[in-house]
Amino acid sequence: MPADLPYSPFESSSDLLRRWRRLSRAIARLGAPVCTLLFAACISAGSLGLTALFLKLNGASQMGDAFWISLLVPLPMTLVFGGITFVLIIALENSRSHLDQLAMTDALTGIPNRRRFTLTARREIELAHRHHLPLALLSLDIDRFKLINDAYGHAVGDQVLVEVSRRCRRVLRTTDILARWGGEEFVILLPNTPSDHAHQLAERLRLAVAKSHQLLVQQQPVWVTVSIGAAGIAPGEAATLEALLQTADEALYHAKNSGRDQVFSAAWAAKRSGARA
Ligand SMILES: Nc1nc2c(ncn2[C@@H]2O[C@H](COP(=O)(O)OP(=O)(O)OP(=O)(O)O)[C@@H](O)[C@H]2O)c(=O)[nH]1
Repeated sequence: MPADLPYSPFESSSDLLRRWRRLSRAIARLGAPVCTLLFAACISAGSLGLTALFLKLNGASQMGDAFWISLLVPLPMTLVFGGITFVLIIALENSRSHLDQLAMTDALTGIPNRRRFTLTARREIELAHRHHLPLALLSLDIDRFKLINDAYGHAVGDQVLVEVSRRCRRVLRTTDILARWGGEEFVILLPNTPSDHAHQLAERLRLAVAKSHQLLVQQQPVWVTVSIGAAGIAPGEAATLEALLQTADEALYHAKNSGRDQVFSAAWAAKRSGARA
């Protein structure tokens, strides 16, 4: 698994965009009504000061004039500018959550990207440990993807990635987390899933992709298979995401070396060799 190939649309974005997101996050923390009130207070104070200056320079003839002018000038200004600020802050907040969503999603397949997977998986692993639940992680890699790109072109390769993620999603539960790790590699976190169930599920994923060994992409038949490595933690067992990824990766490497188009499960293999001994 290439550890140095993160995929995020924001890793290449400009500093300006990052600053914009930071500013909008700070505003969001305060909330639109508080920001608007603060802004309106500044506008009121400013326009009151200007009105007072105007009155002083022009020498208001009567106290009544001074009272009405100081009330009528700042009030509409505050309302207009306060309203504009409120609308702008709401628009800013919407664009911020849209940007956050983009930063966590793989642009090609629409599934979570590596960053989102890492955040969610760490939390799920901690929860599994705290509640004594099993958990499994699958590392899925398209076989000989380079040949697909070379034979059909990059656009078809991209469509294959989309179709593989779609097929996987159809097999998985809504609580399972499928993400694109990078390139032609996907990772799947299976909360509350013992290792033998994870192995069976991985087999179903493999068959779902290889079903009739044919994917129709842009009206062209493309033969696709995947290899899957599985790793798991037993109830109460402590593990880090890095350790799980490494074990799943080693299992994937084994599946590739054993001929591809197969599942290799670290826990399942250990159990089998234990039973044989
Ligand atoms: N179309 C397309 N290709 C990609 C993308 N990301 C990575 N690739 C290609 O995926 C290929 C991966 O090739 P390899 O790492 O050699 O692996 P492989 O050909 O799948 O071989 P095995 O994994 O050993 O079965 C490379 O040619 C990359 O250019 C992408 O987003 N779209």
